[in-house]
Amino acid sequence: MPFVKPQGKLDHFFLLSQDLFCCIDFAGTLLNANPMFETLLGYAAGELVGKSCGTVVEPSDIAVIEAALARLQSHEKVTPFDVRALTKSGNVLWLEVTATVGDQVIYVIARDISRRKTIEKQLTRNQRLFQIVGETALIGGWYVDMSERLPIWSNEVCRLHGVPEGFQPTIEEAIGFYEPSSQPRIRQVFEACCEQGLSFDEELEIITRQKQRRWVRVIGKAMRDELGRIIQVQGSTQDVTERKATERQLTLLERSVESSTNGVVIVDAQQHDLPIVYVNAAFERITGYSRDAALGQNCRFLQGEGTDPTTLKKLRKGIHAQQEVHVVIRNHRRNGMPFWNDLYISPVRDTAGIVTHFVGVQNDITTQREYQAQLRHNASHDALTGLPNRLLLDQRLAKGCLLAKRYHRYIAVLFVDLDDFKPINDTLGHDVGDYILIEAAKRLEEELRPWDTVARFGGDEFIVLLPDLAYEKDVMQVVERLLACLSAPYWYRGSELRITASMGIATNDGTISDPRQLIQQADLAMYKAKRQGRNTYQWYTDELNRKVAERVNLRHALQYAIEQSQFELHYQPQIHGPSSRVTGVEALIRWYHPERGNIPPGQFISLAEDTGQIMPISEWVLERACLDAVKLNANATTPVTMAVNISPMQFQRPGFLASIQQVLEKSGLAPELLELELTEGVLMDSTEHAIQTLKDLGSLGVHIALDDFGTGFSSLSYLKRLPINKLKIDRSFIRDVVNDSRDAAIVDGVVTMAAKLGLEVLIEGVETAEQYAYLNARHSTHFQGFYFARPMPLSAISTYLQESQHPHNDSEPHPT
Ligand SMILES: Nc1nc2c(ncn2[C@@H]2O[C@@H]3COP(=O)(O)O[C@H]4[C@@H](O)[C@H](n5cnc6c(=O)[nH]c(N)nc65)O[C@@H]4COP(=O)(O)O[C@H]3[C@H]2O)c(=O)[nH]1
Repeated sequence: MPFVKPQGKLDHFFLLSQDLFCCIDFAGTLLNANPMFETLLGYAAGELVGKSCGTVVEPSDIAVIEAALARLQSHEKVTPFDVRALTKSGNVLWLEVTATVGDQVIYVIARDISRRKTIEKQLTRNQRLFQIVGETALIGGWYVDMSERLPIWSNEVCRLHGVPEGFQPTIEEAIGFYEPSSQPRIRQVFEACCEQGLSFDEELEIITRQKQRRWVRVIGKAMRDELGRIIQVQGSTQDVTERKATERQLTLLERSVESSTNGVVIVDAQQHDLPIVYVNAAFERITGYSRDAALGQNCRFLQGEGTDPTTLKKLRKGIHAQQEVHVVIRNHRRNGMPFWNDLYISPVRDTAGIVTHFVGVQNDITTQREYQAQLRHNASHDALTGLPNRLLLDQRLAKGCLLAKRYHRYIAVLFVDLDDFKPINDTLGHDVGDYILIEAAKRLEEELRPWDTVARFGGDEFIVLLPDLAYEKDVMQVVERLLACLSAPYWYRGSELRITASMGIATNDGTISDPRQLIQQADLAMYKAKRQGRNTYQWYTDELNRKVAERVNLRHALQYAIEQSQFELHYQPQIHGPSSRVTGVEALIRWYHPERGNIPPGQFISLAEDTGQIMPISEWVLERACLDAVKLNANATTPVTMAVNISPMQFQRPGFLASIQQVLEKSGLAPELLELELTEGVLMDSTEHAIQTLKDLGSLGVHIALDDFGTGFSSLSYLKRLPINKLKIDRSFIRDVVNDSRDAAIVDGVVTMAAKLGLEVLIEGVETAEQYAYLNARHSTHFQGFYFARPMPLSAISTYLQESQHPHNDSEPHPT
């Protein structure tokens, strides 16, 4: 292709143009290029002529050139295109190329657009960055030109409102997205911005097109022109829903912690000495320290004397190991008062797992502890005297035995029982009784050494443990001291009271297998002391033990006897002196043991009383006696009363009256023929209730006799009030009545007194003709005794009665 030289003015244009001109043939060979072309691409004048245009094209864009050439060859139109040119030194330039086919050549005009391309690239990058910021920070931009008052929303803002990109709302529509209660506010701040140029920064709730609620932070500010006129309001809208939720959550957490009844304290784990960085209100309330006083301090300011070092060690170990730790520690309030702090400490880790804080949750459990201690104390101590109770006594006893054994000492157990406490309690009232018990407890404690124990064992019974005696006999001086201190006068509201005690002593060297046996032994010894006149002491002996063992055996045998009906009733006649007639019989129980033979009631009745076995026995006696009385009266010409011994327990049972009524009905015995024998003790013990029962029995027609009269200590004024029919003078006054003027005087006195009170009298234990003659000559009473007859079985008494009512010879009662 011949080189066509540019002509005329066009030549100048070709030579001076800042654009690049060149001519190429259809094969792409450069035919001509203007100076700018060669200068820009770094070639010398004419250096490119004859070379392929590919020489100046960036290799990856050659395909673009080839495609354009192909189109031009086919005489197709080629729209301007961008291509990367390569300078001689290897730099890349962006060129915008326009190519047209001329006379067998292709005219190419190229313009350096490298700068534009760089700006475009920058813009794209900025846009992308803007998009990334928007997407990641959920923040979008908007503006409103004052001339148009139409909001322009970025894609992110559109997305936030749930509308498609490019959505174009009016201002009212934009405001309408806000939650109704927020609309006035956004309108107000937006208008203030438009009119007065006041910036705003609000967090409000919007409702998206999909009816979703979102919290947005909307910031706006006014843009002014060079004359200061507001031309645009622009700003950003950011989705802060998540942060709001987190904030709400945090506020909730903070309020919860703040209003917790447990004290909460947070310390900084990364600072030296773990200073407190937070305490809640409960902490202030529990400790008495204000927040300001606590912040910055180490928690040890709550400690003080008496803080247990083991607990502290555990606490420090937990913190050092950055582990959870739970302790109950004695802390001190600001006013110095100690309190029990139930403290849980946990490490708080950051996302990397590093312990940044420790949180302590504390609870004041002082009241709870005190209550527990009180409960523990109550469980092991007697409420009235504050002394250890049986439970604690057992523990101390077992421990005392162990120590005695280990150190070759003796342990002594003293069973202390106040004498005649019950009458004082009953007559003077429980307040007095309580006072005496408390005072007695105090006196006992004061007399003993710290390692001795005084325990309340029951009503008026105390146990003293002396676990450290060198010799057994050492107990004596303690016992004597205790007896003396207990018998000293008691002053209650200005009145002097006197009471003594009986004591049983048991000692051991600690080798006893069951320490509680020592209490039983001391108990036995105490009973012996009581029997021996009170205000004294007795040692436990093996003899006593034998008796106890016997009692246990007897108890078992008695149970068997009840089940096997081994009992029988014997009857002893009662004679009316003046008429010599048998007017009644007394039912007396007999127990024939298959191996041991006859066991007298004196041996088992009191045991049965103690064990409660008296009840089935008494019921059987009453029923049998009434049935037999009916039989005896069937053949009798004059009525024969049936005297039945009633035990204290039987009498005091609530259903006693009903049981009498029932047995009378069942047996058909006339009530007047039944005489119940009660002892003084029974009546003394139960006061008003007893009198009422006696009255009720009297209303039934049943007779009451006071048995063993003279052996108890009943006051005569008391006797006056008792609705009874008969006194039975105890046989102890009869034995020597003939020779002992004092006994005779007592019998005289009782008979006279009874007559004045309108009571009948029966003299028991008449054994000899002499006694009878003596008594019968002086007193018109009833008599009973071996002189007339011993107790005998039913058949024998029946015969006896018949014979006595139809005597063969004279009217004198016949002795057996
Ligand atoms: N030395 C002597 N003793 C005489 C003479 N006359 C009668 N005795 C005895 O004196 C006791 C009279 O009974 P008590 O004082 O009620 O004393 C009774 C009574 O308190 C009680 N007892 C007997 N049977 C029963 C019963 O069925 N129920 C209850 N609760 N106690 C009973 O046992 C006690 C003793 O009964 P026993 O051994 O049967 O003894 C009877 C009787 O055998 C006498 O001239 N000289």
